[in-house]
Amino acid sequence: MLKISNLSKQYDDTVALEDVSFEVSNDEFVILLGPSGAGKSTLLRCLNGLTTPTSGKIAIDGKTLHDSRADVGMVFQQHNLVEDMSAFKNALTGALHDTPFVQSLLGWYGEESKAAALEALQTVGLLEESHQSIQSMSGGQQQRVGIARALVQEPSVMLADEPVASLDPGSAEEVMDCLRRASREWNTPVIASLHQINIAQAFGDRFIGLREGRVVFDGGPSELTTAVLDDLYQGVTTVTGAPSTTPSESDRPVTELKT
Ligand SMILES: Nc1ncnc2c1ncn2[C@@H]1O[C@H](COP(=O)(O)OP(=O)(O)OP(=O)(O)O)[C@@H](O)[C@H]1O
Repeated sequence: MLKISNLSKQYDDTVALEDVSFEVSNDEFVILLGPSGAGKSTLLRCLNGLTTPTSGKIAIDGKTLHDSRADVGMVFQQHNLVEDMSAFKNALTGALHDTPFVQSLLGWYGEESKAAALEALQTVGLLEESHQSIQSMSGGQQQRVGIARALVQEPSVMLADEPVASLDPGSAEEVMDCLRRASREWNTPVIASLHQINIAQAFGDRFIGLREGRVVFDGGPSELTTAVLDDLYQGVTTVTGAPSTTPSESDRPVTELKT
């Protein structure tokens, strides 16, 4: 269980987060929603230790998060994978924290780490492509290898900042499905920020709406109504609906945000 208590972050005159509190259970996939500048990235940065909160606490199973760097698995928008290495070897680098330095330089990983890498590639649906090089994979597949690498790290919490921002709708849905499976099959809380509301609605277990640094909504898919979204994105028109399942439909824009 991840517990965020009274988290605040101030940058000079800007209050980026104000008194944010919520809990996430281990098999939950939570999506952060909110307009630009609402504080989503700041919250994720506080969770992954890149930003120090002004006040508040973050704990996992009662222990302060960030006791170890391996506590947090991060899925990056730009993958950060080694292009000329296979999907398997990239996933394996998630086990670096568990591998003595010299052994990792020589590429010697334990059998347990190798099994974890294969299991993670299975979770993201890329077991058969495990020996394919990253550079020969699509953007969506690369993002899924990034998720597998984060899983091999066996993190206490997995975070993803705009994980599907640069993907076509079909690939975006596959990546979101992998994140949801990661939380369920690896019993890890997953928190992602997203601008595509219809994709969020189709895959999230729960949604936390931020506006001006405060939590203004916390609920499940059935509670995330048009009225809630209108209130959350004040002054911004949103187009919602289930994501497409056919290739032709999937070409349409998934979310339209008009300021
Ligand atoms: N390093 C920083 N220095 C000063 N102000 C910052 C810094 N990082 C974020 N902010 C401010 O904090 C507020 C929250 O920003 P944040 O990036 O967390 O919002 P966001 O919801 O992630 O927005 P977006 O959806 O556009 O990424 C904004 O007003 C932003 O200008």
